[in-house]
Amino acid sequence: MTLGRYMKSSHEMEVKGLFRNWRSWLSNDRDRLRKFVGLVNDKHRVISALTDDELQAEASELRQMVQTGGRTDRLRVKAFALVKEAVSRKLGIVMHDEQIMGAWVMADGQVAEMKTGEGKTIASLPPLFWLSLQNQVHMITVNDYLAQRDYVQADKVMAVLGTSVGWNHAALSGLQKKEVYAKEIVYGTWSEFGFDFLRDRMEYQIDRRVMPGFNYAVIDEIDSVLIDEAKTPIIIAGKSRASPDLYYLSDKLLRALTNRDYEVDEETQQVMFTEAGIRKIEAMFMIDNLFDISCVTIYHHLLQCLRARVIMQADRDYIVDKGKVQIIDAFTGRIMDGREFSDGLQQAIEMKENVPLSEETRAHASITVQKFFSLYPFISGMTGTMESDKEEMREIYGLHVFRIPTHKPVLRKDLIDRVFLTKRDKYRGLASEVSSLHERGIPVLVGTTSISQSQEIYELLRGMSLPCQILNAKTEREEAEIIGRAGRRGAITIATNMAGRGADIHLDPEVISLGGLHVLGTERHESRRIDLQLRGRSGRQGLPGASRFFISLEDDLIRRFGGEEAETVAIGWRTGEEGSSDVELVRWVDAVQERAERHMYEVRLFVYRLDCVVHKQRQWYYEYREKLFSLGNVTDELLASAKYVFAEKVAAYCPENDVFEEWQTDRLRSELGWGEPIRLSGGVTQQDVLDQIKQTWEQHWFSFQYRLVSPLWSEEWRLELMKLLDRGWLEHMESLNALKLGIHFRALEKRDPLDIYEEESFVLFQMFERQFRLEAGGKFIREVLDFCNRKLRGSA
Ligand SMILES: Nc1ncnc2c1ncn2[C@@H]1O[C@H](COP(=O)(O)OP(=O)(O)OP(=O)(O)O)[C@@H](O)[C@H]1O
Repeated sequence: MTLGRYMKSSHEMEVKGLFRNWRSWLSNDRDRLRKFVGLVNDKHRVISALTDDELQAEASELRQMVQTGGRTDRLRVKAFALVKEAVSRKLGIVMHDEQIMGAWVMADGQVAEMKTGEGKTIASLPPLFWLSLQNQVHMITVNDYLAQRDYVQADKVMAVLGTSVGWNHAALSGLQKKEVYAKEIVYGTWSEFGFDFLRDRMEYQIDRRVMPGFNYAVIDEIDSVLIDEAKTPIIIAGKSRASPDLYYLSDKLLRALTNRDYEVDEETQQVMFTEAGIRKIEAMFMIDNLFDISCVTIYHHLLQCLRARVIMQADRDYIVDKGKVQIIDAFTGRIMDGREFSDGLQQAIEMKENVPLSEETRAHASITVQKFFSLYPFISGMTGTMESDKEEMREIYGLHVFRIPTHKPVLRKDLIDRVFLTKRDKYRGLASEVSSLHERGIPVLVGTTSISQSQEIYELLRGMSLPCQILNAKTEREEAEIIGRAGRRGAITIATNMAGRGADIHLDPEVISLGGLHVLGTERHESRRIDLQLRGRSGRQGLPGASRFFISLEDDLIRRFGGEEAETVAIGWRTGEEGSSDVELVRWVDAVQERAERHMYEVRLFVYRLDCVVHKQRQWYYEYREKLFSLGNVTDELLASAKYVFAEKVAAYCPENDVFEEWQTDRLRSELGWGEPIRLSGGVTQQDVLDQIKQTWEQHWFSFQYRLVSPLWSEEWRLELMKLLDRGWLEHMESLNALKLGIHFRALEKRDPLDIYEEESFVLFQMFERQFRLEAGGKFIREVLDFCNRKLRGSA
């Protein structure tokens, strides 16, 4: 157990080329793809004449060939043709050539970029089948709704080919999970797979683990999973009681503060107290210095309560439902089941919302999306809207994105934005557009950025006697019906980002002749991709449609990232309330959005780099834990720990640079529980003391081993070591977290915060490792010595 190989290594190196599986993408040009599509179609013509039984027999023969090493393009062509036929038989859909192209790219371990509505769900089936012939595949979706929907469809198709499909979700018991993980293809969200991985690592019995291992992952909406989720790691949390008094006091104090007592950095969404605020707090808590180490807890609670009050908004960041605060995912508009705000923010919000305080979470284990997917030797995926993040995919994940042409030309008209001075003008402009489209019978989808905004617009339109329906996290149960109605003549649907990936709006035939669905966005998102997702609800599968965004200079995006230019634009505003579609102005809005994207990218990179530092430590922890599992017995580990303790204690109480008369041998003996005297005489060295101890120790150990060491004894110690290790790791994670939270406030040191983090987390890790050794070794030594002392007494 040495740390040497986990010593610091530059995080820069980690950032590039995380995955090994991208091959020469240049060779994957369209001509090559078209050639394979032709071969698949030829094979398909032959296969389509087979009976269902013959189809299954072909599939099983193929499986055998692949499993005995055959992975040629010829076999892949056959696998694809079989899926094409199964899709046609079970779903009544003939796969387009473009879908086969996308499928081929995915089977190659790359990313297929296929426009929204092109039928990616079905395009993923051939690579899933092909890869499942070789080993288990995890199909990663962005949410549970899509996991379930796509699993049901895949199960129908794969049944024809004798391939088993499962759906992994939070409601399953350990036993049920094991059954699901026995399937050849498993659907689920990354966080569900991630939680299983973390939980498995924390088990004390190996047969309670559910996940068999990592082979292939195909990721739907790969940019959303790998990029949007990259800001927040998943955390397995244990519970500990929150300190309600401190939250209560902090919250009460904050009510007495004015906005001169704190500052909010709009761009980073960080909060801090001003000098005046700090003085007030110090007076109220009767403390001299809020930044003293003894006030860390108070300061932490105050900051979280301030964040809860000034940054976090109900019906945007969270909802309060039946006395519970639940997180809303900003990218999907959905409730994040089973997740809570961490580091006391959850409790601070509960205090603000006046609902019962939940137990505070203590992170037991956590992992970021980047590190999680680096566990798979192979990943590939698909996306509709990669545009802005291609670089990041290549930089961080080493994945190449291949654009697939659309099956039919895209007929949707993406109209130029209309920019307004105020939010009020914007809403008025939007309402009149909705009303005029509605009069012409054209269905409208209004995309909003939060639940509260969706409600505001709903009220506004209802006030104008326009019939409308609303889709947000609060109406999630009716999602399928709402989407089912959204493509009807004259329908008006107001939705949050829930009307993004997966919302497949079918149009009534008469609507097609009216020009299809019109999508109106009420605000640009921090990422262009999310806007494109919204636009992509219309103009699917070559149908007509239109989209337009309504922007105001009071929008969050402009306020946060528009800088001083936004004020200049507002001052020079010449257009009236009707809004402007001036090309220069819209270009400026584009530039503001790009600034936001860059900022978010930097945040993600920072989180990732911080995690790279911790990852080496986590690897050490997991590997050591695995080693404890796999050892025949743990005696050697215990003896090594005992040796470590002797060396540490002797060095502490018999320091080389002190004369031996100064040595504290009595303390040394009492700390070790050592019965025998330690002989000291002129010329004695530290090594002599150590040798004396070791010699006697070996005799004790010999008699203990002879009498007491058994498989059962070893098992008990295995469990004990794991528990000591886990407890130490938990404390270490908490120290790391505190270090991370404080890192932004270390700007005065004028050093890269990442370097500070790397250095200090390494010191913390050494402390954790040392502490573990001392505890384990100390306990073991005491057990042996106690036995020997009792035996001596007994024989005396
Ligand atoms: N070859 C095909 N022929 C006809 N319809 C198809 C075909 N492939 C898929 N579809 C249908 O097209 C619609 C869109 O499919 P799907 O939702 O998979 O698209 P998508 O590319 O994933 O879109 P988004 O990115 O917006 O979620 C679905 O109703 C699906 O059944």
